[in-house]
Amino acid sequence: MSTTTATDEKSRKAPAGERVADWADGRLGIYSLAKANMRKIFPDHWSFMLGEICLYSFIIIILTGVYLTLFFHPSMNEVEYHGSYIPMQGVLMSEAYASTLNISFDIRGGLLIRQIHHWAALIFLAAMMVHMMRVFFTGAFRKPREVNWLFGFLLFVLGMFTGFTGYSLPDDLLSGTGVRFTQGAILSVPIVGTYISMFLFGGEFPGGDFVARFYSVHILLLPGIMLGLVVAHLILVFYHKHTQFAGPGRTNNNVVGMPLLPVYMAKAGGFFFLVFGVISIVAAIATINPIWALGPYRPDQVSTGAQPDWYMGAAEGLIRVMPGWEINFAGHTLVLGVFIPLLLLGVVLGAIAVYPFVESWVTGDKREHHILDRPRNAPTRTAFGVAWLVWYFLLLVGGGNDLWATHFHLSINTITWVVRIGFFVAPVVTFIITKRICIGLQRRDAEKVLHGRESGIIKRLPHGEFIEVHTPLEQGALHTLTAHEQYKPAELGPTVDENGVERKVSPVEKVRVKLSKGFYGEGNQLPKPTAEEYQEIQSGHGHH
Ligand code: HEM
Ligand code: HEM
Repeated sequence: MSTTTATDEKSRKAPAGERVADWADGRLGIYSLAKANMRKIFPDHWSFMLGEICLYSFIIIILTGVYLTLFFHPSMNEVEYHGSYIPMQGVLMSEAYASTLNISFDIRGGLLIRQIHHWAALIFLAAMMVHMMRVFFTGAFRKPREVNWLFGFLLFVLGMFTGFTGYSLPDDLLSGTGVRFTQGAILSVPIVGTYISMFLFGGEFPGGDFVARFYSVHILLLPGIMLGLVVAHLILVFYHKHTQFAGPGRTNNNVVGMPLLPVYMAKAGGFFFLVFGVISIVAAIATINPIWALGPYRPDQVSTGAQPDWYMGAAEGLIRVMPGWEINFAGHTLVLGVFIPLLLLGVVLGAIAVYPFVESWVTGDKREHHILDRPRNAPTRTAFGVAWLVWYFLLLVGGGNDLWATHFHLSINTITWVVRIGFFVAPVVTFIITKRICIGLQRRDAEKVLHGRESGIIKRLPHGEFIEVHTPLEQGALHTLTAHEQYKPAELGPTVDENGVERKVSPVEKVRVKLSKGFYGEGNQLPKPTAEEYQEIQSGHGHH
């Protein structure tokens, strides 16, 4: 038996790295935390990168935003400009506008950082939208991820408003026009509109306060809430584990993929720099928001071709294409032409938020789902999504009706009318077409499963008939194409019980059954090939 002395311990000193790790572990308990999580498995699919693009562009926004705060003056005090941009010499403007000109022309790297901040914001919201579409079309919002969908939804809405408050800060003619537009929308709210406007702007518009107020909201309040939500969102992704597409060996109870460390950490690190690089290149070569070309804001002027950033375009479109209705009610003017679009925006956003809950109510599906749907296998959901997207992009066109008119030499009234009619017609038409395409794709899948892939090789049989040789699918592909579940629509059930007593069916239940038929009833999904059909064809009958 040997005894260990303190001197022995010292002579067998662990390497420095291990000692630092031990020190930290003793105080923070990171070893067990890391051990439990660092080998966590993540499945692989290109579309899972979209969430990462959201994350990285958000980080880039924060980094560049901090730099901007060092030089931006959130004040509406009037100053005379004497910076290096000659055409504005001596012009009276707010300090906010003057400092943004300084950031652009006199601060080292200022213009590039401003451009990166703005481009990253545009890309951040676009990435969120596409990420949301990925989650929607694959059914990744189903139980247990409904709350995470809500967190994501909040991030999207807050992102829109953070962007709006951001591009309103420089106090140039364009941003001032946007703020004026928003104030008009606030004023249209019956009873409280005027009060809210007075409260927000500290009196009559524009007043002398709004830049300072928007500034705190923009750099502190909204990004603070968003940061908390992003952390919660990622914790939930971790906790629920990531969903995966169907494939050999993948079940609702396992995750097949690569470990977080080292594989995903390395990939994620690289991808961050790729996103940063691409945004920087775009920011370096494509001018965004050249405030010096627009001039300072003056409430009596409007710049031509005034456009909000793209994510506010649909809201603007709603108001632009709405007829300018105005009624007088009990001595008060109600500006329905603005208020109705505002309500509609709220309803549409609300519908996105609650969609996961509505779908699970309609389908009566309360189980957990970790295997993703292929969009074609959920035709009604897919059709809803596409109809919404078409409607959204149509409104974007409405929001830029003047630009479309000048760029394509069209009449602005024609565009407005096309958007008005399309507003009602386009979603219905796209819904029907998308559903049919999905069913067509299901039919093609079934065809492939039963008869194999068309090989392009044409053979002539001894009796003269020409046939195309089909190559049977390998087992993995067969599994992938047939793994999806097929649901039965909800039934009303007997309306009379065994004793002949009539059961009252509530109108809500009737609606649910109707909707459920819309999701899974006849004509909404194609029965997938059964094992027997496959056996029969493979055993020779009808096999080419
Ligand atoms: C700041 C914005 C956001 C960030 C940083 C973010 C980040 C992420 C990341 C990194 C993932 C895992 C990888 C992936 O599936 O792409 C993820 C998953 C998810 N995100 Fe987001 N996201 C954001 C916004 C949204 C939005 C707007 C929605 C929907 C309204 C949403 C809903 C979800 C859901 C439900 C999952 C789980 C998906 C699954 O397991 O398949 N997220 N998010
Ligand atoms: C989701 C988060 C954010 C979005 C979408 C966003 C978006 C924007 C946009 C579009 C602008 C106008 C840029 C321009 O002049 O063309 C802006 C300005 C600004 N942002 Fe942000 N921002 C975000 C977060 C932040 C944060 C966290 C900070 C600071 C810590 C910040 C600081 C600023 C400052 C100081 C300005 C005014 C300077 C300027 O206009 O160049 N932003 N922001």
